[in-house]
Amino acid sequence: MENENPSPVSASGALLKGKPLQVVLAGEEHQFELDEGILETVLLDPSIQDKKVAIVSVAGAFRKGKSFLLDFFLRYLNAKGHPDWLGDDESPLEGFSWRGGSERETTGILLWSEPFICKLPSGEEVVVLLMDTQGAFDSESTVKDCATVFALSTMISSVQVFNLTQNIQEDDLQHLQLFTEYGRLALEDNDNVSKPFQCLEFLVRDWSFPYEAQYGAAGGRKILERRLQVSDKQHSELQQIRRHIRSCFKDIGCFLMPHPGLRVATNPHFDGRLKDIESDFKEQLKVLVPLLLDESNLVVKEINGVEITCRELVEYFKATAEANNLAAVSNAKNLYQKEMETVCGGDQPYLHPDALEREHNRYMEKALEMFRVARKMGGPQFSQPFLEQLQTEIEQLYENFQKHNEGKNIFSSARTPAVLFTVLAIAYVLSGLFGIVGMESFANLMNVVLGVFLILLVAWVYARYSGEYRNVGQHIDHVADLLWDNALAQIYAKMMEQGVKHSVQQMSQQSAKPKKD
Ligand SMILES: Nc1nc2c(ncn2[C@@H]2O[C@H](COP(=O)(O)OP(=O)(O)OP(=O)(O)O)[C@@H](O)[C@H]2O)c(=O)[nH]1
Ligand SMILES: [Mg+2]
Repeated sequence: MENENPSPVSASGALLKGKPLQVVLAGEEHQFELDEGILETVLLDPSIQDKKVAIVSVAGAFRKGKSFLLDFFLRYLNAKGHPDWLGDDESPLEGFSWRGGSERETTGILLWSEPFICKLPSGEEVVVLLMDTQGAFDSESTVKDCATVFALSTMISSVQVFNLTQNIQEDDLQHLQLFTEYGRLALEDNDNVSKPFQCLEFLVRDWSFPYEAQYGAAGGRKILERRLQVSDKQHSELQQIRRHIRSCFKDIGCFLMPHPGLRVATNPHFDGRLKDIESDFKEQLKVLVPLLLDESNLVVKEINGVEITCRELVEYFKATAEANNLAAVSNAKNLYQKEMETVCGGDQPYLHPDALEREHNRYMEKALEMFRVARKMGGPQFSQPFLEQLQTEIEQLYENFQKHNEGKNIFSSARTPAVLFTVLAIAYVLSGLFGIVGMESFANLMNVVLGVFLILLVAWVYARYSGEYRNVGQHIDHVADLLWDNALAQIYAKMMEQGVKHSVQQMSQQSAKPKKD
């Protein structure tokens, strides 16, 4: 069933040109690598590079028939509107490699090499690309791998088919939330006008309750409404997941597929012939595939509400795969936090608010610059909301740093009463001295200073311990700081210097004395 022949004859009789191309490779070290060369050969073909593009991707858990389904998409596109596109009973199903068994098949992200050109109702030609993805939750991938593949394919596609089996379960929604977390950031500053992703189609395979909700889109809508309903009775976490999902996608649909029959699911020799597939399944395929790929239903890929061409898609794909805005935001934020930590972190002493602001401005500029120069997805227009997001996050961090710094100030402000006491003591002594030598006016001046500083001290104590008039307390701190920085600190320093000199002199005199014994 491996697709060894790149040009097999499809069931509808037309030649199935092209082959699957690995555009994103999954490395052994859990890293993903974009093959730019391959991407460019497909998308920069002169016949398509300036045409708008629609990309349909299928993603979800591994071993659930994703590649198998995509091969029917290929048949449909290849038949170019032929009503018998599903083909004859005897042709094996070919295209993206699919197979039975329990071990994973598809890895990374694949694109079909042949772009299909379709005409929109407006008459404009659009290129349709199909994308197959690595199944999630196989035993070799980490959660981050799954999230990366899902997020990447969701960001790049205009329609993401979320392939599920049997039902839409709560854990499916949780995974969807986790995998679309990248979109959340784009959302936050976008006042919800432009949602980060376009269409999401829940595709429930092996639906076994047609008596409850019939196969197809109508039944799907019914189930989807139930699953995504938000009610006050729900736990807030459940409500939040549902809101998040709705807020990420412009359009959400659901389709219920019947079981394809036991031969498809369990026969190791099944090679995709229609004769082995249950007719219910084939009937619904005839509904599902045109629903996604008929010319009137195609969804052109948009970035920030602007439709893009194949050439723009190359740039977008490159930037998305190499580094995304989210990573750039978090790196820049980390830089800011680390730098600020060194100037006013937990073990750093109190910093004057003005100095703190200077440092904040300096490092914010550094972080924003780091974000600006980082390679990001979709150009400046797409990055703008991320940049604003970074700014708000930095402002929040700054607020916390300020509060933290202020907290330290309470301890360091033991300096304030010390300064006030010192001034009081000096004024008291001077007033006495001036009185003795008969300089009454100077003595009175010192008494005024004494009075003023006594009031300041009382006011400061009141403000500090009552918690009221905090700004008065801060002003007094400020005055004390000024006095300390401009006068007392120097006096203390001088005194210390004198003290040190004196003791050094004494020590050297002692050591110079001849020893008695
Ligand atoms: N039960 C069931 N089996 C299906 C369905 N469609 C395809 N299969 C079978 O599922 C098996 C896996 O098909 P693939 O298309 O390779 O699955 P996949 O999701 O691409 O798997 P990975 O590439 O490993 O992620 C094959 O044996 C198919 O015959 C379906 O709707 N229901
Ligand atoms: Mg597959």
